[in-house]
Amino acid sequence: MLVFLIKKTWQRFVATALSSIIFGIISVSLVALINEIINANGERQTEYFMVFAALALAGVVVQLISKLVAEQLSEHSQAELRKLVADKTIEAKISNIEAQGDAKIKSCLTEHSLKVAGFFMSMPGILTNAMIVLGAFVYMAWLDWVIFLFALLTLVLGSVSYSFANNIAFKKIANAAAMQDGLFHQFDAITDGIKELKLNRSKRTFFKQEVLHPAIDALRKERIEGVSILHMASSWGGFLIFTFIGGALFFLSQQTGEESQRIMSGFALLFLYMLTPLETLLANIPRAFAAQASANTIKTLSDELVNEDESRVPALASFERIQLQSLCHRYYHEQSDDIFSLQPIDIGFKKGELIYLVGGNGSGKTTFAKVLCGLYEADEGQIKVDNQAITCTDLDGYRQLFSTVFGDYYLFDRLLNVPCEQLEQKGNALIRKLNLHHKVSIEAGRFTTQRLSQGQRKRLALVVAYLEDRPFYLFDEWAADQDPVFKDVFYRELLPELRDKGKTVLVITHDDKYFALADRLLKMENGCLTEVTQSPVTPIPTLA
Ligand SMILES: Nc1ncnc2c1ncn2[C@@H]1O[C@H](COP(=O)(O)OP(=O)(O)OP(=O)(O)O)[C@@H](O)[C@H]1O
Repeated sequence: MLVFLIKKTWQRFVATALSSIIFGIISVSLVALINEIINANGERQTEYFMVFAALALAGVVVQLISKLVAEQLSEHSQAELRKLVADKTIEAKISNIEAQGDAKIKSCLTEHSLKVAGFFMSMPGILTNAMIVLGAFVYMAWLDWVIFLFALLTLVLGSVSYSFANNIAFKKIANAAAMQDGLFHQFDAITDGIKELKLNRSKRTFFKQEVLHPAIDALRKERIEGVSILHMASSWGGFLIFTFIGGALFFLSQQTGEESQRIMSGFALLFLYMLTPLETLLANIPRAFAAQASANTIKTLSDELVNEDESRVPALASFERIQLQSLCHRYYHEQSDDIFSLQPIDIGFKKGELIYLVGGNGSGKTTFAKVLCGLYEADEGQIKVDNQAITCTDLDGYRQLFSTVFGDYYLFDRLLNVPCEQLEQKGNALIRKLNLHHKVSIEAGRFTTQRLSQGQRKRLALVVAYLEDRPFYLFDEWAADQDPVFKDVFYRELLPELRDKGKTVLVITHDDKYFALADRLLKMENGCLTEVTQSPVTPIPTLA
């Protein structure tokens, strides 16, 4: 995932890395220069001062550049990650998205991408300080190779203990990242379930104390444990540094002469200057690990979201007959280890038919509708449009035949059609026809409000579906939220109008009063679809 991001933002990445490294080199050169100035004589000192001034100025400029570019790098990488997750989700199979769950997807879009971006933000600090420490080591080797070897030994010891601690800490941090996805699910429950929580005090208390708080606390505990291990390792590193400094100073104090004085002051300066960069480096390690855990989570999600093979097939625009042959679809319920299955379905739909589909709750009506319109891929059997079999690569093109309003429809705040004045006029005329004009209209492609009642929102969803002007309309219990007068308008006027325009309309309904208005009546029972030949209601009641 980090490689993907680096590829996407490589110019900024290189600029950040280079400017941070150059700033590190300048910083450590300044320290070496200070030591040389202290120990140099008159003329040479002036020369050094000039170099010092030039380096200091360059340092300020380069540091500013590295910070500015790092900020851009961080924002760009976060934007790239969000686009990646969002696009992958939109392009994935719907069953695949449902299996992942929206909490995990939201968590990747927000917190995980923020953590990865945070790492890029801290990159200048990490690289600059790494360069300072590296430069300090080089200067150390130049001043006294024995102390340099001693420093190297300390570094190896520190690294070994650090990697041991990291292994334990990383598992905890990765575990915390997974727990966070579950927590997002509970955050959704706070807003989505607020009515239920407000109306029932004991439920509210139980939710807070037994569900939400334990989930928050479990995540806190895991994160604290993981990060504490890293901080302990960091303190151990600090201890090693001080041991090294003490040992080096003791070793130097045993030596005499003018040269040893220069070396001693050089080391004193180095140690002082190195401490903060070393500490910053160590402190940044937990953040880097959290970023890596988040990057892994995003990678796992994007790998699991299988892209639909759309292959940019042309959209189907019309049909004479859609034939389903031995079509099957199954849901496996992991928790209860049972399967819901649509029995092999053989049925055909002609252009310009009005079909009602009835059946009990959970009998499989919605599932059938989703397989019919290509949202779910059939596990067995096939769909034929005018005798042409639809393969999985044709599915996206096939779906373009349908316009739907399912029970869990989503109403976007705008039309999402290519902006066009005629379309807006047509939409506003439909809004008037559906008696919504006193509440809402379409302006510049957007609905003026979405603050509508359930029934009104559903009417607006119907407007959106009408504007798509597709050959096959599918309504899943659309009329359930409508008042009796509008129900009548829907069944007696709107549906027959659609049929008369040559549209095929499949209506999932429980409104038996209107069954006789359908051309065909289908019944779903336990996943088994049958055609009801005899019309159950006669005669057709007339509109009052
Ligand atoms: N996304 C899903 N994942 C797994 N199982 C599901 C899913 N959606 C529905 N089911 C299962 O499939 C069965 C049929 O559900 P479906 O929604 O098709 O019924 P329905 O006839 O439309 O019911 P209703 O009249 O209540 O809307 C149910 O037993 C349900 O548990």
